[in-house]
Amino acid sequence: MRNKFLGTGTPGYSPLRKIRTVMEGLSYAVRYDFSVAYKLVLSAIVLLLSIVLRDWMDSVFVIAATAFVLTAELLNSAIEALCDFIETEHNEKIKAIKDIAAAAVGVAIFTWFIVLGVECWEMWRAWY
Ligand SMILES: Nc1ncnc2c1ncn2[C@@H]1O[C@H](COP(=O)(O)OP(=O)(O)OP(=O)(O)O)[C@@H](O)[C@H]1O
Repeated sequence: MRNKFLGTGTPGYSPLRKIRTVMEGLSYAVRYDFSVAYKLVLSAIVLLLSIVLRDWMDSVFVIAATAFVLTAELLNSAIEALCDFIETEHNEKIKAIKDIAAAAVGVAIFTWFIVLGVECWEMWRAWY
């Protein structure tokens, strides 16, 4: 893929190529990162239930929280992979970089957990 700042790679803009890259990235993450896979599955279940049982606003909240946590997880995985690629030994600077990225995931997971928890609680109350 062309780097617009460095002027390297394949020239031209291709939406299809972009979509393929996105799908490949998601596929890597789901296959190799359990924390991405289980969040996707849990969110899909709650989303389906919210669509069946409740109004659209709830589904939008679940989608937004899921997108937020997945974005944080994917960026964290990419940062981890880059760190491991450039440094195989223990390194305090790598530790700080990875810990900051992990903290971002922690914030996102907390938000996702609250949204899904409230959603499940509301559905439970509506059911009984
Ligand atoms: N090269 C390193 N040097 C110093 N500390 C490191 C190094 N690699 C990992 N760590 C420490 O170990 C922690 C976990 O890093 P690791 O790459 O194993 O992530 P992980 O536990 O597999 O995370 P995830 O579950 O998101 O994949 C980091 O947050 C960091 O504190």
